[in-house]
Amino acid sequence: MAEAQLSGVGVSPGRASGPVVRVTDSIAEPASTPGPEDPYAEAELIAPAAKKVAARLEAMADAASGDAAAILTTTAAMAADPSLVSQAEQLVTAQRIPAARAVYEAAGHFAQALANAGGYMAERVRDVHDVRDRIIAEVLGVAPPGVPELSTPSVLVARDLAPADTAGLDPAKVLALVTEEGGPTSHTAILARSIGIPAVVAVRGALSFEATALAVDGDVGTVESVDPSAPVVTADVAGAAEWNGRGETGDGHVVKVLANVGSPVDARAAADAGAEGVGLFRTEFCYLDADDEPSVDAQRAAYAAVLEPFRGKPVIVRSLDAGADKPLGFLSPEAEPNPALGVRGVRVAFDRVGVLDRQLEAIAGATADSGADVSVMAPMVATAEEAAWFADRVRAAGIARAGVMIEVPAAALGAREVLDAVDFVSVGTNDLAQYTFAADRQLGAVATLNDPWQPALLRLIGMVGEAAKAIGKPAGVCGEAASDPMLARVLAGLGVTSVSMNAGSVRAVGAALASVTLAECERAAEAALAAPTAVAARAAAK
Ligand SMILES: C=C(OP(=O)(O)O)C(=O)O
Ligand SMILES: [Mg+2]
Repeated sequence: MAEAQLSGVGVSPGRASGPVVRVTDSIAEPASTPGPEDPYAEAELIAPAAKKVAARLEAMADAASGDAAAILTTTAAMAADPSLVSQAEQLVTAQRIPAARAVYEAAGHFAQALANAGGYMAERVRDVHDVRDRIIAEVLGVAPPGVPELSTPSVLVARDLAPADTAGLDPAKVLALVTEEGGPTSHTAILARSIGIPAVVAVRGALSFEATALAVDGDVGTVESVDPSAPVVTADVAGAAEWNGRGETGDGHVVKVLANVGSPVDARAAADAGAEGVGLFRTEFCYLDADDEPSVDAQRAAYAAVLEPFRGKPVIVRSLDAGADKPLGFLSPEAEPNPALGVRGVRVAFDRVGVLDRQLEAIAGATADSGADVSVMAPMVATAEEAAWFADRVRAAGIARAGVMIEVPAAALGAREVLDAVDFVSVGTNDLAQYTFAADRQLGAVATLNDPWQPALLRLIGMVGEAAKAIGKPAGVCGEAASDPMLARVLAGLGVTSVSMNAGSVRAVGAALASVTLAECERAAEAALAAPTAVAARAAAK
């Protein structure tokens, strides 16, 4: 029986329910006061906590494979390291500080020593911090930070998740995602859709909502408390829409139906769903955890693994889109007050040309290895000069076609000049919405402004569609707007020549386009453009 309800923005469809697991943000630095009454008893808390953490990490290592298993084995060994425990114990008794603080300080000494050693050792500092936080959480009796190991299928509730956390989620264990922050185009939302679990973001009060089991409706955006003894409900997989696999309207106007991918698993799912190619390969998703720039050979192999299912088919590879919501360890900019407006996307490459050139070399190699028909595009381009600069580098690398994303309003307004400089463009509606509405795509409080049905956003896309038609070059849409079947028809009516989306939406979008004529798409587009609000645009298009 439902007892109470919260609402937010549904960003990944489906309904599921089950027990709740809350994701702890981070462990705050423990205070050094008040000192323990009995320092010897306090010191005895540390060894059993470290032992439990080591055992848990070992069990996780046993269940994992490949790199993940190796990393977990190393971290388990750190947790089991007797010198960390004895140093912390001595700090408690000598300085009369709480056990949690002593673990924090002892781990700090270890981390410093590793950092001083440099190279591979320095890369382990992050692992020491992870072990430290896990032991402190155990000592304090609170949940460890990050996504916990799930023993049964559960609904995850978090403030927000880092892209790397979401990428590592096991869809067999995570029934649904609920976050307090995030909007329809945040990476939590995109990744939830790509693994096919219901998600609701921008749910105020989700973390403090008292419920041991939740029902999540990713279609309408509600979260309600349910009877914890009720059976777990897994999201129903939407019935596969009937689609003949050709991206075109019912009267034969071609609108290619492509997929967004970030890994070999995504690429396989996209090919299985019948995608005609890839409209956006987010290469940065391969390196969310990397501290160092991967070698050309390593990049070549990683990209070829993603391209492999698309031999002979079109694939648009995007150069690294680092910064703001997708920080990459090896491309961190100086601290910036407004990272979304700072050095991100192609702007990183202006100062780090070598990184771009090495990536292009790897992409050219992966193209040869895979036989895919590869084009390359840049993210976050604002002007025609930037587009021309990028196209020159792509062509110098021997890659057939160069394009840019239109995700900054200036690039949409200058679409004609941008198109003059490149072979194609692709509209990134997620960022284009964020920059048009001055509404952070990661922030729950402004999520409704990032609704892709906002008429102002549609008008900008219409300008790009018209410029592309006039010059006779392709203009795709690869933002999340493309995954809404009704909106995909509007995009076709606005002159867009391809739509690219998560694998789960490919058939529904293909079928939606096939069931209408181009003239009907154009009428829907006109109606949506003339609407005063996003809600009215949706209704008018229908
Ligand atoms: C497709 C886009 O790129 P990303 O979501 O990776 O920023 C976009 O901004 O719409
Ligand atoms: Mg973008």
